Amino acid sequence: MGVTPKIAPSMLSSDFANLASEAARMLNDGADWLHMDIMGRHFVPNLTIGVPVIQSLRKHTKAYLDCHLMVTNPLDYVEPLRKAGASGFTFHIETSKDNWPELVQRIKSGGMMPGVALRPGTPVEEIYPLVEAENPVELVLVMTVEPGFGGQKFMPEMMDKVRLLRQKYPSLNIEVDGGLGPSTIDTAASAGANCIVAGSSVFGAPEPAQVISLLRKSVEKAQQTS
Ligand SMILES: O=C(CO)[C@@H](O)[C@H](O)COP(=O)(O)O
Ligand SMILES: [Fe+2]
Repeated sequence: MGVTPKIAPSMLSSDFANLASEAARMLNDGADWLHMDIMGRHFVPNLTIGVPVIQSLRKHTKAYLDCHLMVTNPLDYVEPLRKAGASGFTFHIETSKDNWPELVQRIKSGGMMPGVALRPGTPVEEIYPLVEAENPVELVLVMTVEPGFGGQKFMPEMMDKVRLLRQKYPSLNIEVDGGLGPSTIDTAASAGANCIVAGSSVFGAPEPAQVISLLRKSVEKAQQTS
């Protein structure tokens, strides 16, 4: 498999009042990416952070900011997030069935990595055209909980989607998000996920560095045996 493991702590579980130092702590503990959950109350029943927070954090770190857009109108956020310093821009297919080609093109033109996410109830076949397009997405985020909140239970039945994607697209970045931690990582890694988002399991651990290292080792081991 030609894809690199990426461990992305979800900053949703961090102390928002100390975001810059929480980000520095995660990077020091071995994180590759920082996962930023941008939620608006229409697509999900929660309200979290937006463009000003990304802009503020960017002043304190050069890290890859992996932005997960849980908003109904992601196109409106491409230019503001580019200016704010986002690195990855992952939108939900459920919000963008009609305009994803324009969205992907604008994300790429803005120098960000385009990704597409799907809710647990969305069939994986819906995102094949986005991966096979002339101007494709470079990451697929398979939600392993209903989007909206951290700290939920991992849905192992979502691994069929990950397996299908990995069989079909050996070099695609496949991200899993929701309920990942020491007890669920082997299931996700052996199905073929290489980008791992983890919030409560990392921030809730006495030694986050140990959890990050365990997540990475599980992905590396699965890649060696596949
Ligand atoms: O996008 C989401 C939730 O909608 C996630 O990124 C969560 O923030 C992950 O948190 P844990 O399940 O790992 O606690
Ligand atoms: Fe997320």
